[in-house]
Amino acid sequence: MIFELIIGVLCIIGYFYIRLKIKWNFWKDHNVPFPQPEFPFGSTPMFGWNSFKQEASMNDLAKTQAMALGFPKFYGNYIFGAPNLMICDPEMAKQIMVKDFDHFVNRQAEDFIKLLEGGHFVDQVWANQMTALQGDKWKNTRATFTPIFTAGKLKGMIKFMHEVTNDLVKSVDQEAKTGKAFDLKEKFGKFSMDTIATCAFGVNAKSFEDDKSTFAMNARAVFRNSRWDVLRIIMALLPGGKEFLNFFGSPINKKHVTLFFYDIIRGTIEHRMKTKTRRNDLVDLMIDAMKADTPPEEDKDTEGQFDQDAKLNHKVVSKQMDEITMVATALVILVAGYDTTAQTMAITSYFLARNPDIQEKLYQEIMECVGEIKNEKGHPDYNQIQSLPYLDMVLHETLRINPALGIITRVCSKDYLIPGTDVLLKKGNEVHINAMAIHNNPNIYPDPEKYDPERFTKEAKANRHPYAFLGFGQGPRNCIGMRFALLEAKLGLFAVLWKYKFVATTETVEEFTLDPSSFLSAPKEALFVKVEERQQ
Ligand code: HEM
Repeated sequence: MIFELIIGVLCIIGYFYIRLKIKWNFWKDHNVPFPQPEFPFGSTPMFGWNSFKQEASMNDLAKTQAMALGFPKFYGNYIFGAPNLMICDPEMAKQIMVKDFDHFVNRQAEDFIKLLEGGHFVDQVWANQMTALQGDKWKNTRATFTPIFTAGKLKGMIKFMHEVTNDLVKSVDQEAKTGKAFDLKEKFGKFSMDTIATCAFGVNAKSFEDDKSTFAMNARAVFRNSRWDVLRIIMALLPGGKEFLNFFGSPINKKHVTLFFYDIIRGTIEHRMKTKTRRNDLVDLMIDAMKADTPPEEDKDTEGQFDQDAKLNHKVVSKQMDEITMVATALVILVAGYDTTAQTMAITSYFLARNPDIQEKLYQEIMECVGEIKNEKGHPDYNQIQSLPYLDMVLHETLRINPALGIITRVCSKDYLIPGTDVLLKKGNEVHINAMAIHNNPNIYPDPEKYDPERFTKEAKANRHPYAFLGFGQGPRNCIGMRFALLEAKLGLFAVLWKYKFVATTETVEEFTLDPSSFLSAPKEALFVKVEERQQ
């Protein structure tokens, strides 16, 4: 209690300290639109006050801010006193994410990463995650690990995904037999968890057998921020705050959850190296990737603009990594891959239940493919699953309406004059690409609230700016796991939709709202539907 009281007092001091730092007129002086200031952190409801109040999700705020300002190309707000640019225009997004990438290699503010580095051991693990790494260290890590997600490597991993689809279908079959509605978020959470656990760590997380498996409970805890979690972050940003927390043995990040995964990952890596056993899963591929003599593999699936723009011209200096970087990289696969994929699958299935005509069209496509499957278990191979355009369109439309990350951040690492303006961003200023604004702009996507996969036909995409879709980010710092995620989601949905139909019931919400306590875009309500077995 006393501890919390001291933190409360420090936060009040910090509030006034931050207020003094805010350069209130920065955007006004540059004639850049900005939302009305909101108590207490200036006009920046994204982090700070709103995260603490937990009233609206970041995606909702990003969307409503851009709507209120009439979808400008860009607008400004403030983050802890520093001007932050919000980009709502695809061409400007391309400028930042690709053309001027040199100025925007980093995702998080240097000050924040410095807070994590050199502090509590748990915070050092988080500072070494690919999502957080900076500059050359990030380039080295990214270039070293990119080859583990090539089409060739994914083909080798597909058998593990097939095993988990068997468990998923068994579980869906039980739901069909009871005829009761069940929560899609829970079902696909288990699927995603078990897929990552087996592909990345060689662990059977047994989520379908045991609802409360320790692995699952800990993985879920990574994504849920209590007020105390937010308070620690705010506290750490204040002068002396980190030292205060560390003095009491408290890291800024979640301690028990981090240590749980750290132990699993380190144990697996040690075991593999000692016993020289191989599964060809992500852990093995990571160990391979770090061997100096591994020749770079040519990836034939990278002709599209997305992949071209993602190319990172960087010569890896040394592949030798310390233990923390290795474990942190494995941990990020779980952190970045679990909830994102689970939510995408759950929301897709919800939309299919709500739109029976779309589900029917997808079913027809799947049934055509089923006729070509040769193995008796009915598992599509890599090429078969990739040859289903409508399934791909459906997933992309889900991510348009509900991108897992509605705001994609970059930090300016050298001064940058925004093209066509007199706005000079200084080193350390943040830039947020407002994917929610771009995805909901009626001039780009007419009738944006409507779920309509036809927006992602080849022709429709060719008629739009390529950066009008930001579901997986763009440029050299885009989502490294995109192909893994799409493969997993397609296999899971294929396996279920072939035999069962998602049906909305009275328990199915008309619309879902987003959970403000999750930094990812996740429905707050349960997504209840029932399944009916199809007559084959
Ligand atoms: C549907 C599922 C997924 C979605 C929607 C998604 C989306 C994203 C987005 C929007 C970013 C930021 C990109 C940017 O800043 O330009 C990102 C980064 C990242 N994602 Fe994913 N992701 C998904 C699944 C996965 C999976 C399965 C993995 C790992 C196997 C993964 C690993 C990562 C990593 C490591 C980064 C940081 C990359 C870097 O900083 O270099 N993601 N993801």
